[in-house]
Amino acid sequence: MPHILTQLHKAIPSFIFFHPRVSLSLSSFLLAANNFLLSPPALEDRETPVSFEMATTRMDLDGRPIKPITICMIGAGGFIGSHLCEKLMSETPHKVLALDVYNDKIKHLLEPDSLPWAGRIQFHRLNIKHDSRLEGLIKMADLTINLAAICTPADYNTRPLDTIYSNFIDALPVVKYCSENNKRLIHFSTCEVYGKTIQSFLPKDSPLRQDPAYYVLKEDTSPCIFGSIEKQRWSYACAKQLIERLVYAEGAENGLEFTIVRPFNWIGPRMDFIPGIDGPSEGVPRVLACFSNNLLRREPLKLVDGGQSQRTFVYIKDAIDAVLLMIENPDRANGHIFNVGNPNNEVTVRQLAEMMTKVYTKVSGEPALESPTIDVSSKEFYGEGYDDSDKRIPDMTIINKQLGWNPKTSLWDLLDSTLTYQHRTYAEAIRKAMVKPTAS
Ligand SMILES: NC(=O)c1ccc[n+]([C@@H]2O[C@H](COP(=O)([O-])OP(=O)(O)OC[C@H]3O[C@@H](n4cnc5c(N)ncnc54)[C@H](O)[C@@H]3O)[C@@H](O)[C@H]2O)c1
Ligand SMILES: O=C(O)[C@H]1O[C@H](OP(=O)(O)OP(=O)(O)OC[C@H]2O[C@@H](n3ccc(=O)[nH]c3=O)[C@H](O)[C@@H]2O)[C@H](O)[C@@H](O)[C@@H]1O
Repeated sequence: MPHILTQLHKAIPSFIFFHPRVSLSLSSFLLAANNFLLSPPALEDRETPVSFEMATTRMDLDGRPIKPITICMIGAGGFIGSHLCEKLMSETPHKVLALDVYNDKIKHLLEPDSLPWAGRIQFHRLNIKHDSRLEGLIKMADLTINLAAICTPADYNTRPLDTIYSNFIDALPVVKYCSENNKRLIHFSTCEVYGKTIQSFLPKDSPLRQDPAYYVLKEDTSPCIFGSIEKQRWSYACAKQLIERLVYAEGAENGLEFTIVRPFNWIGPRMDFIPGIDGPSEGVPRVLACFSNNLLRREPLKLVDGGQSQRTFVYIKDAIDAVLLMIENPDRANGHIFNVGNPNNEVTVRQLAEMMTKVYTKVSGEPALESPTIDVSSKEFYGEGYDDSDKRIPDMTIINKQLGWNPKTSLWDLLDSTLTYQHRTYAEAIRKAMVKPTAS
C-alpha cells in the first residue's frame, strides 16, 4: 500500500506546506493522521474486552463479510454524531476521523488512551467553512458522512443567512471533494424538506383529510411545500432541499455514490443543550431540550401556537441502527433517499408536553405543577417569520425494502430513558444555578 503521507502530500497543494504559518501544524497533523491509519492497536493489547460483534466477523445483509473502513464524519461532535461514533466504536471495527468545532459530546470516546477503541477514533478540530485539511481528510477515508449544520428552528428565521450558508454553501466543498475523489457520501438532510402536508391545504371538513395519500410523506412521490419567502422558517428546508438536489445530480451526472438521510425528529440523550447550563441562557434549543429545561426548572412548558402541530419521534438508538445498515450495505443504500423515523410514535406537541410531564414526575419523584403548560404565540417565542410543519409521518416502504429496518422503541420508553438521563445529568447543576444570587 503506498504511504498515506506521500499520497497526502500529493493531494494538498504544495504552497500549504511551505507557508510559514501552517506548515508546522499541517505536518504534525499529517503525521498523527498517518500513524492513526497505519498502526491500530492490536486486539490482544486491549484491556477492556471487545464486544461480541467485534470478536466475530460482521456480515452484511447479503451474507458477505464486512471489511473495516475509515469514515470521515463531519459534525461528529453533535447529537447524532456522538451516538454514531459510540456505536461504531463499541460494535464495529471501523475507524473514524471525527471532524467538528466542538468535542464535548464525544470526549468520553477520546479519553483516556486506554479505551479499547483508542486507535480507531481521531478528533480533528476544524471548521469546514475555511480549513484546507478538509479535502485531505475526505481523501483518507472510504466514506464521508456529513452531519454539520445549523439545525435549530429558532435560528432559521432569526439567522437565515447563517442557516443557508451552513446547510448549503458550506456543504458544497464536501460534495465536490467526494465526487472528484470517487468517495462515497452519506449526506444528512431532514424531513423538513417535505414542508407542509397537502392535507393542511384541504378544507377542514374534507373527507380526503382521512386519506394517508394526503399526509404520509414518501421519498419518491411527495412534493416539497414551503411557505412564502418572508416566512424565513423555510430557509433551512430550502437550503437542505437544494443540497439534496445537488448530491442527486452529482450522482446522476458524475457517478457520485451517495445516500441521503431524512431524519424525522430523532431524540435522546445529549440532544442540544440546557440553556444557562451547557448552552447560552437565551438560547432556544429543539423541543426536547426546551421541555426538559422547563421540567428541570419547574416552569410550565411553553406550547407554541397551542401545541397543535404533530410530530413522530424516534429514539436515537433505533435511528443509529438504520445509519449503520446504510454504512455497511452500500449496494443497498447507494442512490437512495431514506426517511428514518417512527410512524407509530405520533403525538401533537401538546400531547408530548403532557407525556413528558408524566414521565418526569415518575423519574424525579417530584409532583407535576398545577398548571403544567402555558400557551405562547410563535411570534413571541420565535420572532417574525416563523412558520411550522403541520404533520410528519414517514413512509417506511423504501427503508424497509432496502435495509429491512424498523424502529422499536415506544414514545413512553424513549422519553423514560431520555428524561432519566436529563435528570441525572442536569438536576443538580440547575438546582445550584437557581440558588445562586443574581448580580444586581
Ligand atoms: N436530530 C434530528 O432529529 C435531525 C432531524 C433532521 C435532520 N437532522 C440533520 O442531521 C444533522 C445532525 O444533526 P444533530 O441533531 O446531530 O445536530 P447538532 O447540532 O447536534 O450537530 C451538528 C454538529 O455539526 C457541527 N458543525 C456545524 N457547522 C460546522 C462547521 N462549519 N464545521 C465543523 N463542524 C460543524 C456542530 O458543531 C455540531 O456538533 C444535521 O445536518 C441536521 O440538519 C437532524
Ligand atoms: O427533528 C427534525 O426532524 C427536524 O425538525 C426540527 O424541526 P421541529 O420539529 O419543528 O423542531 P422542534 O424544535 O423540535 O419543535 C417541534 C414543535 O414543538 C414546538 N415547540 C418547540 C419548543 C417549545 O418550547 N415549545 C413548542 O411548542 C415547535 O413550535 C414545533 O411545532 C428541526 O428543524 C431540525 O432539527 C430537524 O431538521
